[in-house]
Amino acid sequence: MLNQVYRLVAARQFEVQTVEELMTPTDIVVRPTYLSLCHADQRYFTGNRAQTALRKKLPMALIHEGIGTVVSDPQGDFQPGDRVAMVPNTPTTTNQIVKENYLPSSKFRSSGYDGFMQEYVCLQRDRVLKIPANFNSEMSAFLEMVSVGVQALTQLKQTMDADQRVLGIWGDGNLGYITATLAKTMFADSQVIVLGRHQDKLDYFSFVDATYLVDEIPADLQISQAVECTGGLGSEQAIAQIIDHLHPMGTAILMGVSEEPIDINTRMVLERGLTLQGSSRSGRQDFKTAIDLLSHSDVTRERLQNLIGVTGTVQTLADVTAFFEQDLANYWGKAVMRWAV
Ligand SMILES: NC(=O)C1=CN([C@@H]2O[C@H](COP(=O)(O)OP(=O)(O)OC[C@H]3O[C@@H](n4cnc5c(N)ncnc54)[C@H](OP(=O)(O)O)[C@@H]3O)[C@@H](O)[C@H]2O)C=CC1
Ligand SMILES: O=C(CO)[C@H](O)[C@H](O)COP(=O)(O)O
Ligand SMILES: [Zn+2]
Repeated sequence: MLNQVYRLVAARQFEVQTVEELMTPTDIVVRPTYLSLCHADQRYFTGNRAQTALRKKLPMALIHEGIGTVVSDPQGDFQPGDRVAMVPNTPTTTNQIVKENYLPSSKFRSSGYDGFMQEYVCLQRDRVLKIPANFNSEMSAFLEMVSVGVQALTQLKQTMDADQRVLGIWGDGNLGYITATLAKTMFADSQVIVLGRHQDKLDYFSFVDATYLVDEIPADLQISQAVECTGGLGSEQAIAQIIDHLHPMGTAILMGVSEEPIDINTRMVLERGLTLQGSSRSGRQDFKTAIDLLSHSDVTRERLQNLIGVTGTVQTLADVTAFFEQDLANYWGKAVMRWAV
């Protein structure tokens, strides 16, 4: 099958390329409909990655958050027109111990492999999940980020000690908001506290138990477990504060991506017996858990809908470039484009 793939060829420059798709007889073809932007895409769009990474990965179609409608399923499990979530991680092997999203052999879309900015996306059949009819499409477009939050909180549950009293989430942006929303159901008995840099962003977290500006944290605040959702150099300050406020033997899940290595006060990590655990991306099971969790909780879906920020329809590559620029200037929420290119 010939396909039109919309690839980033250099910073702020997209090009359409025609590609011969090598499909297996069981692959499912999906027409993307709503695509959501991630920080990782913006780092490629703006060229804010090391030259070696850009040389290795471009040209490449961006976007790893999105939904679409099924065009064809050779096995008939899905009907044409079914609305589905697309899982961007594509494993090439299985492993008894290592999860699919941590296997170096897995291919992750929009990080070295073509993302969803395509006319049609051809997916292995276990990379497609049906979206319930009562899910809003724009919210569903960022289900991948919700699945990333599920992965992080699942890892936290597996690693942490028995103290669940107070969960501290550093970061008042998209990932912090999604993680806090999920924490209210996945850690229903815990006090959820969000720590951020902007009061007007923290105001959106009205459903959590407390919020603090990071320069006004009470010295005696004690956190049982922590999640870092900041990124960039902000991660360094956040991890330093987590180390200061985390209870002895607590666990911190780290999710923010930093382009440059950052300093961590390991002396205090040792002294307090802390566990720092990385969490990156997600797999099919996290998508499934996310969809199940949202199906059973109207309030969680409604809270996530409040994260829809910039929206618009894109029909040309000029529209796509303008949409990425609009997102860069946006202060709050996820940018979701209706894909009509
Ligand atoms: N591990 C994974 O799988 C994933 C990781 N990410 C990464 O997570 C990070 C956050 O993404 P996203 O939420 O979309 O980004 P946002 O920019 O929406 O949110 C980050 C927020 O954290 C604030 N912040 C910065 N430093 C601190 C700090 N020390 N303490 C508290 N808050 C702080 C920022 O403020 P200000 O703007 O003023 O700096 C900003 O408001 C990015 O690095 C992204 O790449 C995203 C998706 C998946
Ligand atoms: O956003 C993410 C997952 O949703 C990851 O942070 C992203 O995949 C990291 O990729 P890269 O190494 O290309 O920056
Ligand atoms: Zn992402």
